[in-house]
Amino acid sequence: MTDPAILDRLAATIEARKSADPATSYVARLLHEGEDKILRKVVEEATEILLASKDGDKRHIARETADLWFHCLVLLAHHGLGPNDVLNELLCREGTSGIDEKALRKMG
Ligand SMILES: N=c1c2ncn([C@@H]3O[C@H](COP(=O)(O)OP(=O)(O)OP(=O)(O)O)[C@@H](O)[C@H]3O)c2ncn1[C@@H]1O[C@H](COP(=O)(O)O)[C@@H](O)[C@H]1O
Repeated sequence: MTDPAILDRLAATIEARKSADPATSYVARLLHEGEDKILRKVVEEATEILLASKDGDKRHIARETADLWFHCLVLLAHHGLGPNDVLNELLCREGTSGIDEKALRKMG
């Protein structure tokens, strides 16, 4: 059973971890270590998706994508952003073909 509200709940947990103890919270530790550490984790998780994809193991791909989404949420929180900022961006793009968008960009 899927529950799209998990993104909002997770974002709220991450926000709350801004004042938590890095000794007891992974998110608090990441936020405490700062942007470079969070960025390293995002890149690391993206690489792990690459390996999972090449393995072709669907469960593994889903797990690594969850790791990437989670670390992206931490990065967004670091910048004072949340999942709704990304979802709104996707909503704005809905129905616009990437090919059309690229052509419009080239026209200036
Ligand atoms: N969704 C996640 C989640 N996904 C992945 N991870 C952690 O992300 C880490 C990434 O995996 P790695 O193998 O790269 O970990 P690692 O080598 O130990 O990491 P580093 O030493 O490089 O930092 C692991 O420690 C995972 O447990 C997560 N940690 C927390 N959450 C959520 O965040 C909430 C708050 O977590 P805490 O702040 O720890 O309470 C949790 O209740 C969960 O809902």
